[in-house]
Amino acid sequence: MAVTINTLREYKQKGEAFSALTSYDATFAQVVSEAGVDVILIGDSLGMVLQGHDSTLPVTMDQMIYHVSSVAKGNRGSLIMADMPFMTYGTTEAALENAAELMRAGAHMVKLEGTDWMTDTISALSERGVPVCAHLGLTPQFVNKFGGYKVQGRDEHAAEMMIEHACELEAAGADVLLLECVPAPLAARITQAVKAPVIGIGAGADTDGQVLVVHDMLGITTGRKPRFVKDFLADTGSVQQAVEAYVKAVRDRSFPAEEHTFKA
Ligand SMILES: Nc1nc(=O)c2c([nH]1)NC[C@@H]1CN(c3ccc(C(=O)N[C@@H](CCC(=O)O)C(=O)O)cc3)CN21
Ligand SMILES: CC(C)C(=O)C(=O)O
Ligand SMILES: [Mg+2]
Repeated sequence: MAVTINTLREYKQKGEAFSALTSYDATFAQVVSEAGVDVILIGDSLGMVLQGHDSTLPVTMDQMIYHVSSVAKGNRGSLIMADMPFMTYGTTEAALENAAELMRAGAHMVKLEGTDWMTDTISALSERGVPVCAHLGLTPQFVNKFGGYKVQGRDEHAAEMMIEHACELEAAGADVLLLECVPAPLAARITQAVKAPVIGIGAGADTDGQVLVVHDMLGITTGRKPRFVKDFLADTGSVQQAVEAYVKAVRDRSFPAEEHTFKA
């Protein structure tokens, strides 16, 4: 049975953790979906992982469309989520046009980075049939505003703001939330505060789902390895087995462990 947003809602209701991984091509999409990963993310991380840039900002719509259509061909029933690249949703009009292109290429949902400024855009997408994931916390498209890839929501004011923004984005129509690099207690509070399924990366074990960049969980991170990364290939013999081990570890909540988590 193909995974839909209803499947993710059921997981949240039952308290069962679900898994997500990035894929950028048909072969990885097939391996990942056949291993039982619920959500495949075509992340704009491809700008760093595939293209070698030091940020996600140079990624274009044409490149995303190419990778989404490749992933769609390899997919065997996972939910396909596609990142909207930097400044392709700066206005609602642009967001509608660009989201439509990603959906035509095979995405089932789009992901946007931001806070309360994008509530109207999310409502417009949602009302027109485009499911949206709102990405909060360390939003890599804001790296130049953050001055680096830094944990977000560390002080009480920033934490309160993030909870407020999460609730506003859900009210605007976001079907899924994604929290990146936030202290685990804050991620737990947000996960409880919203009905929408919450996916975490570097957000502790209490979110409804987990996501990683597939290269990272296969141990081929170049440069500095973020704290939230675990190499699942190290203890297994193949890419297939590594992905299966990840699915199982997320399901039984043995991943992420303390060592992968930001406390405060
Ligand atoms: N390979 C890869 N994996 C990713 O998870 C990823 C990408 N690329 N590219 C796009 C963004 C960038 N991401 C990053 C990059 C670095 C850190 C990092 O170095 N974090 C520090 C936290 C520093 C602090 O304490 O504030 C860490 O120790 O993990 C986190 C997320 C996540 N995304
Ligand atoms: C790291 C995940 C959440 C992402 O947005 C990406 O791969 O681009
Ligand atoms: Mg991204």
